[in-house]
Amino acid sequence: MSTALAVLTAAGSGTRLGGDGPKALVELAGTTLLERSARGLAQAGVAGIVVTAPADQVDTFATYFPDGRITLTSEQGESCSIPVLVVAGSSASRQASVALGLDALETLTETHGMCLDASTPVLVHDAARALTPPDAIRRVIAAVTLGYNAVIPVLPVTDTLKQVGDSTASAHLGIGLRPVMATIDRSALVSVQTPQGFAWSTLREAHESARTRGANERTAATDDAGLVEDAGGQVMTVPGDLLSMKVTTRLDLALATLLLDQS
Ligand SMILES: C[C@](O)(CO)[C@H](O)COP(=O)(O)O
Repeated sequence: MSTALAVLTAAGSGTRLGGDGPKALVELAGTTLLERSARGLAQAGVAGIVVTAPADQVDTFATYFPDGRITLTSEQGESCSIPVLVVAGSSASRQASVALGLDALETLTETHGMCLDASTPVLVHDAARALTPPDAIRRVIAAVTLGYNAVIPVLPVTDTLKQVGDSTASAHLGIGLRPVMATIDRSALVSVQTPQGFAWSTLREAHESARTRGANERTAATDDAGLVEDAGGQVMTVPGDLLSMKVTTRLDLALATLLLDQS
């Protein structure tokens, strides 16, 4: 059995967070989302990480990992470190970024003499989910290690969900109004988080299959599990965690800061 590895997607912009720099470099209580999420993976036992950065920020992102490593120091003062390779992601789609990250994972493992075989658990994680507890990450790794080839953390949906039709503009209100077409039964629905975990061969083949089908940025899947589904594979779910929230808006950032203050 081999240890888990991870691709950390960090190529997104921080526009919705109100900044003009990359989202992963936004700070949460003085520490970037990038460092927090990479540290969480290392704490969960991941043995090596590839970070996909915005193409013009690779050198900057690499400065957060001196000597190409992230170091954890225990309360007793003992430290250990794992390798981190920062590569350019794609601005076209998340799917394209992850594909570049998977190529780089082969480089990382070759460079450091690490195992990357068909059953190696490989996680794909969003840097924006910076507060993900190590236990939530370990649950995904454990399920993949047990032999489930594609595993995603999920939470129940709590809002009522409606399907809506096309928008009609209202000159009076200055907004578009959309008619409700149906109310969706939410009992069988879940919202999906990361890290998503896969046996290496399952993830590699799912991306290859998408490439062969010619999936492009318009049709790109919004998560990697979707590619496994498209390729006919079975995806399993494990319980996610409210703390694995995606920090996307300023409200998310404020909430995450509050949560950190309380922990
Ligand atoms: C993968 C994901 O986090 C699952 O909810 C989500 O789809 C990522 O979306 P993003 O727009 O790439 O942040």
